[in-house]
Amino acid sequence: MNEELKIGVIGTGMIGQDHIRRITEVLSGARVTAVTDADRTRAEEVGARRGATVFADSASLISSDDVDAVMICSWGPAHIDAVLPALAAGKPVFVEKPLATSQGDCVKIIEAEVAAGKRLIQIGYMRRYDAAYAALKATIDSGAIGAPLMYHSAHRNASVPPDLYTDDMAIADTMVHDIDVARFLLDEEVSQIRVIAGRKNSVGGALRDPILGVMEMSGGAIVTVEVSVNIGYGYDIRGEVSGETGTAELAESNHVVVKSGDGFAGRVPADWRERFIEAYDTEVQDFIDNARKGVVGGPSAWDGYAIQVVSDAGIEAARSGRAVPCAMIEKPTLYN
Ligand SMILES: NC(=O)C1=CN([C@@H]2O[C@H](COP(=O)(O)OP(=O)(O)OC[C@H]3O[C@@H](n4cnc5c(N)ncnc54)[C@H](O)[C@@H]3O)[C@@H](O)[C@H]2O)C=CC1
Ligand SMILES: O=C1[C@@H](O)[C@H](O)[C@@H](O)[C@H](O)[C@H]1O
Repeated sequence: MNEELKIGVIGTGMIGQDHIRRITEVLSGARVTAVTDADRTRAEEVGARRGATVFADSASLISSDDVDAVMICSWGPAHIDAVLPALAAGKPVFVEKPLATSQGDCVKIIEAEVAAGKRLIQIGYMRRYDAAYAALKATIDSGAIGAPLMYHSAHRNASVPPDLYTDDMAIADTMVHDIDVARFLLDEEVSQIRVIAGRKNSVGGALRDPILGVMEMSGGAIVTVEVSVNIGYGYDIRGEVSGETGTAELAESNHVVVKSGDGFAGRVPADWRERFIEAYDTEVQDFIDNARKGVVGGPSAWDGYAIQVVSDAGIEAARSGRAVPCAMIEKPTLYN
């Protein structure tokens, strides 16, 4: 395709507006031609500011001739209602995480994509596009630290809205990124998970915070994930792989370290938009470049399904205090 890719965006909230900004101001090869949101006023405001046509609903946006590809940034439970019609229309879909909010819905999406006979879905698990995570994976794959034995992940948010954020969201909304990264780094599926919580952070009220997920991978490696969502000082993401002959960890992400009479210091990112700004740019540019060539790459519907299985098991494990196995359907060859 020589012309620019025409993208229709469903959901013009926080991340929808951020992706529209990057497509419009930062990236190349695409423009946002259409928007819709359950909050019509919000869609009108964004559409007017960005010169995009406002559609009444996702069905009319998806079927528009002015939309070559669909970007879904609505709330998780609404994703399936846009993903399935976009697949039926044969249009490439970028869907923010999660793919859907139940294993049954993820399977329906997988079946529809397999029936279409080619990959059409990329999920917004952007950490795979982050330069630091990519370097960590390259280090493991090079054999420099020997066989990976353990991966330790820490996912710390400055704060969460106390009236909206629940115990389950620490797994289904936050830990899902670490589950994705563990599978990506180690090239293994998760076979079981347990979740424990100790002393609570007094800032979070009744919230179980922090929690620790412990996952056994199919090849025997162990993964630990700390999720803390009220650390106050910023957005702090860590990852370290311990191998047979060495260790490798994510470096600090700030570009500058200041040394002065007070010691040495660097900025802690405020939130995920700051920490992963380049990763989001790279993932969306990849979606655009691929869609213009008629293909789709990046995290797949299979990844979305596998993460949902582990997320569901994690929620059950947190409630029961027991280790919960992660049983999955057979992987269709489309995703090999
Ligand atoms: N990859 C990442 O790091 C991040 C991903 N996300 C994901 O992005 C999605 C959106 O999150 P936010 O932008 O933070 O939420 P938000 O609440 O700021 O925006 C969501 C928007 O979707 C609209 N919406 C809800 N249902 C809809 C429907 N059926 N049709 C059309 N519009 C609908 C809402 O009115 C709202 O404007 C979520 O799935 C979330 O998990 C969010 C933050 C970071
Ligand atoms: O996806 C995201 C949010 O929805 C979630 O709430 C945060 O914990 C994550 O760090 C962010 O990347």
